[in-house]
Amino acid sequence: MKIVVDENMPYVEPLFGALGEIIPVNGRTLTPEQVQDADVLLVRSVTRVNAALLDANPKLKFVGSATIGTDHVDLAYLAGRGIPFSNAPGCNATAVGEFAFIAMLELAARFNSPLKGKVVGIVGAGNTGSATAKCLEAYGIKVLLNDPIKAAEGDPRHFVSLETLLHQADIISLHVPITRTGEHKTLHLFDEARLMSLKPNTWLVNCCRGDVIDNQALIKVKQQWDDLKLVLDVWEGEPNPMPELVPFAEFATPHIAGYSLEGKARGTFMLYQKLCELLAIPVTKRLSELLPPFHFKAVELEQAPDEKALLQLARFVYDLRDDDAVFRNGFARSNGFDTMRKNHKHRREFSALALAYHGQSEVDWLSNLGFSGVGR
Ligand SMILES: NC(=O)C1=CN([C@@H]2O[C@H](COP(=O)(O)OP(=O)(O)OC[C@H]3O[C@@H](n4cnc5c(N)ncnc54)[C@H](O)[C@@H]3O)[C@@H](O)[C@H]2O)C=CC1
Ligand SMILES: O=C(O)C(=O)[C@H](O)COP(=O)(O)O
Repeated sequence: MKIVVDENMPYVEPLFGALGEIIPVNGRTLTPEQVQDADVLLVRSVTRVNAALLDANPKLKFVGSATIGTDHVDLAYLAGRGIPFSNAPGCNATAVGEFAFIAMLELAARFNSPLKGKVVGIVGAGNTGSATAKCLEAYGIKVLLNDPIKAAEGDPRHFVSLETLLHQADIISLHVPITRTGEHKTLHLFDEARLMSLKPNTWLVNCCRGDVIDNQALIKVKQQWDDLKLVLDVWEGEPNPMPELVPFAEFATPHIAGYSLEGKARGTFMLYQKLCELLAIPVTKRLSELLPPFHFKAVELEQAPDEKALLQLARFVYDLRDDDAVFRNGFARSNGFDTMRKNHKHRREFSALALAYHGQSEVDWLSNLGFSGVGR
């Protein structure tokens, strides 16, 4: 069995090695010739999976994408040909949630304007939006959710309209898929008019898809309103973000919000499980076997952390400033965006860091935030 795999997908060898011959490829430049005799194709978000890529392959048995988003895959085409497809819903939701939360803590520290006491509006209350809300609520932050689709489906959580959210939230975090048609389309959901309607001093975090914000309009608005603070992980026109936009972002990263080691491992593992199911063979590997130990065994807390100490703890796990510095240095280089993604040193999730403390009940919220081993 030939398994053609994006070379940026970790843990392929230990999971799929016994199932067939693994052929690593560059996902961005993958050609129909490279995939024409594949039995299995495993991709990430940068590969357009469609008729142009696959028409020449008569034997494909499975396509997997180790991602949450499926906007790069022509699902109707695969269904029409009867080729089973699976993505990895939720695989990197914790990574995205922690990324957005850490970005807010970083902004708070940079502008000496505490996160505690602010109201955060989350647009899109699925896996990544909910993971962001979980972190914020663990820390005692009021969260407003906007998701008209979930609301209509009868999700029991309390939802507000987008207008209410824009009016009441101090921070807005975007967590919607990119959709280009329909009543709830998200393409340029944040267009010039909506950006202009943001409250003074709003912080806007985008780690879903670049074109949910009209990036040209964002430049225009930022030229007028310096008090709007931006965290941008995703960009219109990836892998070539608009160079004028980058200096306007407080934190700028190359679409790596979901790049935790755990998230990547979960993504590959979910595809392994799916292929085993399709081939009717037992799942013999375990996700926990894949992850290396974290370089800090435990951190001992003298007292329950205040916001500054919480940021220090978060930086033990992931220092967003590092990725931001690398991005500013490298995004404009030829192939810079993809090179940064390929070479990204995948961070860990909060759960990798154990915290030790005498007074358990005072720090229960740190367990809710995701840290492990809190208390002793
Ligand atoms: N930067 C990164 O590294 C990553 C980016 N993503 C992106 O984030 C997106 C969201 O991921 P998940 O939360 O896991 O997806 P999800 O499917 O679990 O949740 C998306 C939510 O958005 C809601 N929604 C759709 N249109 C909406 C609208 N117009 N207004 C408000 N809500 C709307 C849906 O009802 C759904 O509940 C993915 O589709 C992907 O594009 C996902 C993972 C990593
Ligand atoms: O899961 C998604 O959706 C994402 O946006 C991924 O985190 C993007 O990562 P790659 O698949 O492009 O490595």
